[in-house]
Amino acid sequence: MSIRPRKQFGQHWLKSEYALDQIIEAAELKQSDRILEIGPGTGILTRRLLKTAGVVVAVEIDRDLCTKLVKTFANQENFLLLQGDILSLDLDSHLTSFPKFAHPNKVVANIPYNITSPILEKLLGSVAKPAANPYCTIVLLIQKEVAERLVAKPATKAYNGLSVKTQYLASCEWITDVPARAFYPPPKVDSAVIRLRPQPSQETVDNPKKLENLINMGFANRRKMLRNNLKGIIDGDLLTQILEQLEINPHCRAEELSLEQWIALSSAILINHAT
Ligand SMILES: C[S@@+](CC[C@H](N)C(=O)[O-])C[C@H]1O[C@@H](n2cnc3c(N)ncnc32)[C@H](O)[C@@H]1O
Repeated sequence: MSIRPRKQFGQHWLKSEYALDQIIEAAELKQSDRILEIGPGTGILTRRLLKTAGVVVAVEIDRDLCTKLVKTFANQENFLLLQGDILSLDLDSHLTSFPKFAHPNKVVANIPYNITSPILEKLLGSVAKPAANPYCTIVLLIQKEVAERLVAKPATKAYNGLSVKTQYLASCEWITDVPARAFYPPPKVDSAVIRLRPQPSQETVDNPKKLENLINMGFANRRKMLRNNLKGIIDGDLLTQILEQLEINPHCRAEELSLEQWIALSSAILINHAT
């Protein structure tokens, strides 16, 4: 590989054809698709995307890579490269000057692992404020441990606050494992491809901000019972009563509650219950 990877930007070049095939297949690309790729790197995934999708907008932070990418894809009319930080870049306003690339409908990317959570929040929004115009499909290659959390079921080791909050915002599917040896240089951990399909939650939520606070507080200390983690906002006896009404074990821990139970609990705890 001619371009030396930079650690500061989480650069690990994907070299597995199998992983690339899986990413492309999971994205279910069509000619009408407008793709956002985060971190095109040397362009290995970009090349595949350009073959099948309508247009590709790529955001790359590394100036030297951008210089190379511009040369590599000089003749591609369906490719737009933006140099910048995906976390701070205002994509919509940049794309107003390039109507052909405006409003990407899918995200497909092998992202830098150190900024996975902020990227997820940028793409999905938060429980309190979901993204206004969500992407229809998001296919990401991420650290395996995080991928496990995104798809985790209640009462399993991987299930945590990130699981509940992400599953509230999107359906999360496991696509495939990607071992560390599939990259150059190999990262210290294994990876996985996941597919997210953002969706409005099925349940009606009276106050999403309250739900988000409840999940954050509930998972604050994993070893404590939910009742103890929520002491700061609701009296223990009252919470026990509410949990019993919802047919939830009053001695449960946060990781035992399903998304539907978190939503039911949030609705049952009135603001004026707070101590
Ligand atoms: C794991 S590499 C993937 C590169 C390439 N897509 C591949 O699959 O081989 C992550 C890429 O994201 C870029 N990157 C890192 N931080 C970024 C940020 N904040 N905004 C945009 N790109 C970023 C890196 O420079 C690198 O090209």
